[in-house]
Amino acid sequence: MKTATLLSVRGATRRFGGLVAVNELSFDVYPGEVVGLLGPNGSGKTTAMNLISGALPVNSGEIVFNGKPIHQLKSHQIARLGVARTFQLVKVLGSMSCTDNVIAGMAFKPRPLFGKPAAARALQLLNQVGLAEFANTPAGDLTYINQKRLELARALALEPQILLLDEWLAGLNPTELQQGIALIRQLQATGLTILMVEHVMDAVHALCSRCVVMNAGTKIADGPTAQVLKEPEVVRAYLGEDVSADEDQPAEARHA
Ligand SMILES: Nc1ncnc2c1ncn2[C@@H]1O[C@H](COP(=O)(O)OP(=O)(O)OP(=O)(O)O)[C@@H](O)[C@H]1O
Repeated sequence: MKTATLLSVRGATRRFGGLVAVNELSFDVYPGEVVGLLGPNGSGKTTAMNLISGALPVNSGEIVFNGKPIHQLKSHQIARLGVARTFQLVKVLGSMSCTDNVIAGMAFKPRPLFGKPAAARALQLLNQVGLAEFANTPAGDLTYINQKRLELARALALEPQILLLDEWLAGLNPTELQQGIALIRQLQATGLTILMVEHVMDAVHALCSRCVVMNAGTKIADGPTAQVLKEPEVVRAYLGEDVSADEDQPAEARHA
């Protein structure tokens, strides 16, 4: 028997005026998977993440999490059910300490923590993402990668069942990228399910067993990573329509 899906996006559609940013998108994520959500710029990936996390309502279709429809819930209600996310543009509370940033994330937990237990848990999470030494540092004083780590710790403070990462690895140098990949691997090893929008193909190969690929709002592929990245339609979407002679070229050639 197939495992029950953790997240099921079913025919989700989102329009902005005349533009269909996400068009009848359907895919499933199973418990413990790390799934890549890929596609060229403007293909609808962040909008899809916004629909799942409740930051934007769907115009039609449904999103089911743990067997429960969530597409009519508010984002804080969805978070409380166990859906956490990071943002493409890092959003930390700059004047607050790292500890307080993480504690702020706990407000949305199913069983919120306060006082000393909250501070202790925050320190554990900061340690997990490599920020223990910055516990009392204002978040605004952190480097870019450390702000990303902090955002991850804050998302983990929710004790999510699924983590939505929106280009969490973007903008890192090669050493930081390897550290970031290792960190996501550690999370995966704890059984956390992850859906990640990512343009860094080394990371996609290293982390994602499966990828869903979008183009112009529509899903064009869904399958094992290596296989999907060789599909002609995926290669064309990344490289443009004029490269039919290069159909064997993998999609990551775009990033060479
Ligand atoms: N709030 C909005 N209002 C109007 N149009 C929007 C809005 N958000 C996104 N769009 C449009 O929807 C389309 C999909 O955008 P989206 O950000 O989801 O793509 P993406 O695949 O995440 O792109 P990128 O890889 O560049 O982040 C784009 O044409 C974008 O301009």
